[in-house]
Amino acid sequence: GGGSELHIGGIFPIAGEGGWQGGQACMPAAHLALEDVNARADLLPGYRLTLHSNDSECEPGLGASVMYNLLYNEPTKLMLLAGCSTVCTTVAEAAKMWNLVVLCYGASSPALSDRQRFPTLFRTHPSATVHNPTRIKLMKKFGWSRVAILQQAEEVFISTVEDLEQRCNEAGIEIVTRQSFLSDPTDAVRNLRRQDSRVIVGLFYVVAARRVLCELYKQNLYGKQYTWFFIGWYEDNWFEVVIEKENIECTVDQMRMAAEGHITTEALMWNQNKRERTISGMTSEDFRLRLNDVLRQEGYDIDNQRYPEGYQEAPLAYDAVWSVALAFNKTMDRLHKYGKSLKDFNYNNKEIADDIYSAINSTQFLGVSGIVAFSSQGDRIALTQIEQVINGTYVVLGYYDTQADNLTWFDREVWRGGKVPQDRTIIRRVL
Ligand SMILES: CC1(C)CO[C@@H](CC(=O)O)CN1
Repeated sequence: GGGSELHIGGIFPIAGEGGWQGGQACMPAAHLALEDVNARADLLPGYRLTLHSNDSECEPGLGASVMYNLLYNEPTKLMLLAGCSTVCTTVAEAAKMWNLVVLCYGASSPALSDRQRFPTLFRTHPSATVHNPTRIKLMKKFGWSRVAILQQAEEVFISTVEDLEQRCNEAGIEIVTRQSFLSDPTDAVRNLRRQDSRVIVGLFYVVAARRVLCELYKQNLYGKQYTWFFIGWYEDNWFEVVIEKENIECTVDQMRMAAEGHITTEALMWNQNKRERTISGMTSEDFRLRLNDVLRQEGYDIDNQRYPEGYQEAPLAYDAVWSVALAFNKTMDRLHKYGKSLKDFNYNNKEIADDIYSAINSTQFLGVSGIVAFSSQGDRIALTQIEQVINGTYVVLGYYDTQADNLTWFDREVWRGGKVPQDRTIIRRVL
C-alpha cells in the first residue's frame, strides 16, 4: 500500500424502492476487500487501490449520472464496478466509449451476455440462465420429458425462458405450454390445468410467487401429482410471510400446503467448503463473521436476522474487488516490460485498456464466493444448489457443476405419492 493511487469507480444501489438495493451489503463488502488487497504488500506494490462511489438507487438514469460524475471529475478511473441489471446495462453500454471494463457484482439479466452490446462487461454475479442446465439435468434424472412454464412478464424471465426453451429442444424435452402473466396469475394457472401440466417451471419475483402459490391452492394444482420448480433466492420463509398490502387470500396453512414439496434452483454465492481458505486467507465463514461485525456497526440487527439487502450477494462484491486487484497486478507486470505503467492510462488509451481487458478475462482464483472465472461473454461461471421443501423447510438435495456436468446428489428428495410424480396423465388401456 501507500505510494501512488489506482482509482476505480463504484456504482451501488443503496436507497430507493425499485429493483434491488443490494449495495447496502455489497458496498461494505467491497470496502472490506479494498482493506485486504491494500494490506497485501505483494499485490499492488507501491500502489493503493482507491474506490470512488455513489448511489444509483438501482435507477439506470441516476446510475448514468453517477458514471458521468465519476468520469468527468479527476482522478482518472481505471475500471467501474456496478450492481443491478438495469444500471449495468446502461453503464456497460456506455463504458466502451471510455475504454473502461465494467465489473458487475449484482446483475442477473441474461441480456447482459452479449459481447456486441457490452464488449467490456464482466460480472461476478451469474446470469439467471445458470439455473437452466440444472433444471434440464433434474428433468432427465427423474424422466420428465414433458414440462410447462409459468412466468411473470419481466425482461429477466422472458430471456431466461428463451434460453430454457432452447435447452429443452436440445434435450428432447417437450414444452407443453408457456403461460405468462403481468401480476394476476389466475388465467395462466387455469391454462396450465387445461394442458394437463404436471411438471412446471415457475419464474417470477417473490411477491408474484405468493400470488401464484395461493392460486395453485385455489385451483388445486399442487400435491403429489405435481412438480413445481421455483427460484431459490427468495427468503427461506417467503411462503409463510403475510404482507397486508399484497391481499393474499390464502391462509398461511394453505400456502404451506401448496408449497410443500416444491423444488428450487439457485446459484451458489458463498463458497460451500467452510474450512477452505480462499485467496484472501479467509474461509467464507470467516468472511461472514467479519461482514456481520461491519453491518452491526452500521446498525443492522444481524443477531435477529435483520440483514441489509444484498447480503446474499456480498461475496460477489468482495470477490469483484479482488478480481480488479489481481487484474491490475497482471497488467502492471506486462506494462512494466514496455516501460509503461497503469498511471499512463487515460480514457483514450485503447492499448492499456486491452491489457486490462485481457487480464480480467483470464481471471481464475478461489474467492469467498467460490472459484471466480468468466465465460467468453464475461458471465460468472457458478455452481447451482438444488433444494426441496420437506415438512415446510428447505432441504439441500444436491449441487450441480454445469461445466463438468457433475451432479452431487444426497438422495434426500421426498415424493408424497411415494414415487416420482409423472409428467403426464397415464391412460391405462384395459385390454
Ligand atoms: C439473485 C438476485 C436477487 C437476482 O437479481 C440481482 C439484481 C439484478 O439482476 O438486478 C441480484 N441477485
